[in-house]
Amino acid sequence: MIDVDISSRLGDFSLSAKFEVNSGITAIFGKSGAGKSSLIRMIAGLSAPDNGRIALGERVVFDRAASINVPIQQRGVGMVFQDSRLFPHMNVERNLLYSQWAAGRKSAVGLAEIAELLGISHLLKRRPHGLSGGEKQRVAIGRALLSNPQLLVLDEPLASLDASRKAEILPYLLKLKNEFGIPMLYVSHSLGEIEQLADTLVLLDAGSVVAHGPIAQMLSNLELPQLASGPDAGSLLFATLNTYDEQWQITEFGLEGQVLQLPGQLGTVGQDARIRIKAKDVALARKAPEEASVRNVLSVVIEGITETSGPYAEVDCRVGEQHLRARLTRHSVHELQLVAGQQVFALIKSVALDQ
Ligand SMILES: Nc1ncnc2c1ncn2[C@@H]1O[C@H](COP(=O)(O)OP(=O)(O)OP(=O)(O)O)[C@@H](O)[C@H]1O
Repeated sequence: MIDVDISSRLGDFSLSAKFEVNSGITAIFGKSGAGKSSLIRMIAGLSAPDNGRIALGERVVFDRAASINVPIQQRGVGMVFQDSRLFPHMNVERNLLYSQWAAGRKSAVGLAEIAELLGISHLLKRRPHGLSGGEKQRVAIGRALLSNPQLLVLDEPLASLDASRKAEILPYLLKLKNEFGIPMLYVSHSLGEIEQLADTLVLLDAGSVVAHGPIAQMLSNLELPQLASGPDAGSLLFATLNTYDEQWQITEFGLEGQVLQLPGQLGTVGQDARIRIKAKDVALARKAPEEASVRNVLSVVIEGITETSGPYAEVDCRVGEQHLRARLTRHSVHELQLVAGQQVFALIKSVALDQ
């Protein structure tokens, strides 16, 4: 558990953050200048807030009233920055070992295991200048892990990478979460990254935490325009891989007693999956369509309809216990006479999947 209740002035900027999050990956999300880096610097111990308290698990690492300010080396926080900050004169192996030495404690997991997990075993004797951006970032993550941290803080670790390098690193971050169970604070501007990784989201705006909570709930909250508007806004649904049909090469996922079909072999039976569906890729129909090419049709119940000042309306639908959002024109909502409480069919045109 990370428990933060702090306030601080940085020049003309005021930062005020109060939230409690459990383990897993917590995304710190907000626009440029919202205060994300300032907040995590204070949690890591790189700077001290004017007031308040920070506890990491059972340990109070900062408490202004009690004059507690545990220095960074003793906070047990591993950090990864946008630029990998590797030592150029040391090879990868020595870079990795450095943090263990600097922290003065041995990691619970050995170098070989971490190198294997991050896919960098073959790079140990190389110097950083010959590595790709993605490889450097994996080494930086390994280095942070070898300090045996109780919390890993990643400040926009993928921001300097192109899309294909990003896609290369994301699975490693998921492996870290699943295999090490180490709590992570993950700062990012990118909603796409956060949707794939995070369990919890802390939303910062102009120096204040405006909301925090489980990721799917935050994304479906239409009162948070920072998350709910924009062309990529949508829903995150948790499903399980049911079967793979070899003949048609279609994978079927179970979602609240209904099914979604996606092309290709997308994992193993029983595996959990995150399904991301953009609101603009969902259409609604009063009757189940017949002879349509759209394969994914879910029976849903309309929870609420929010009309914007423009041509669109956001329709919040419930699928079992989960939420699916559709962005329709206000004209369609009017023509179909859609109202809250009504059972309708959601036609899903496109889906992104993360395991
Ligand atoms: N030491 C400081 N003195 C004065 N102002 C500061 C200081 N540190 C940060 N700020 C200001 O605080 C605000 C928040 O900065 P911060 O770097 O935390 O934002 P951010 O959300 O991480 O932004 P970005 O996504 O662009 O990295 C900015 O306006 C910045 O100029």
